[in-house]
Amino acid sequence: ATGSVVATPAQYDAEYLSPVSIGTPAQTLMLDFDTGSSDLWVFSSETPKSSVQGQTVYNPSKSSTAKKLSGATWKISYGDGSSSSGSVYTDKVTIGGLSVSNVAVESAQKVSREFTAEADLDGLLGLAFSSINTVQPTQQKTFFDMAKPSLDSAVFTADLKYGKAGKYNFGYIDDSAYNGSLTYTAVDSSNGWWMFTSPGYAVGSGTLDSTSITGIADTGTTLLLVPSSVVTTYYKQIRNARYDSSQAGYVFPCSTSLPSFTYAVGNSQIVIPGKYINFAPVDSAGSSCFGGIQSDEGIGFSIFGDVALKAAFVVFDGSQSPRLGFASK
Ligand SMILES: CN(C)c1ccc(C(=O)NN)cc1
Repeated sequence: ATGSVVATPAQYDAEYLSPVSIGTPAQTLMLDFDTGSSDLWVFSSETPKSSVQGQTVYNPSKSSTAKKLSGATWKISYGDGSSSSGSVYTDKVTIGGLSVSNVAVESAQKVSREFTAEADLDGLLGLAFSSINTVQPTQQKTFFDMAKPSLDSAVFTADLKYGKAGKYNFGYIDDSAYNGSLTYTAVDSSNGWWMFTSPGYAVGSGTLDSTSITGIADTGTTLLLVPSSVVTTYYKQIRNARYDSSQAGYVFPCSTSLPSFTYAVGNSQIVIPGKYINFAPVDSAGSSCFGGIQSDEGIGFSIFGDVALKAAFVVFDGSQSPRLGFASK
């Protein structure tokens, strides 16, 4: 089996949302596919009304295939401080024509204000390793792990794009979606993430600096978060860039033309065009813009978020020895 689903960017490519059908008859929600976490959770009929501001909710009592997972609970918090928690059902989940039964669908009984504020986001679909799923007392498998036995190939691919819809495919690699060849690199999944080491980087047309960057491929994080030494080197190339403590990040005039940022993957390189690194205006005046490359200070590893991933076609190979494949596009 295979599946293919569109990934539509929300405000300033802050996140990418994909339609997911849950239950019988189908209840279709827009979920943020997140390779940085492993819980499939949704706004639901159990979410306090005051916390639901525009989201579509899953109602298990209206699904003939929903079953309460008795005694199961979940609770998750994300890098940006947001969080959610609740109860658990199992139900049929269909993504882009790929149907899987008895998937753990985590029903939100609490969501933090950051989620309430995202009217277009109805939940998250975790695509990291099931070892970090938060359901207790019985940890649950991700949609991908549940789908794996049925898939033609134990892979999914992320093809996110700048300011327009991209795609997630399950079970196959669309060789027409990228240029040249895929370069595969080793994954350390011991912490539950798709963690890899980039052997170097370059700013603009500069030479490759062999400072390695170890981080996670995380479609659920918007920006590229790297060591402060790399951040400093990048913004040093931009005359009017400055660290804005009120924004807790580097900003620059929105009219600035930005240098590209290249990250190495094995012996090949992915070039992030400069325009991808102008993330969004920090004020309604639109005079100063927030950089798409910021520091990973204090996290302990880097995060290759959407700013980095949307410059590539990425294969998440979930075979016996997981690996990541990157190609330019
Ligand atoms: C508040 N929202 C929409 C979030 C979505 C995803 C994440 C995240 O760190 N994923 N790896 C955080 C927050």
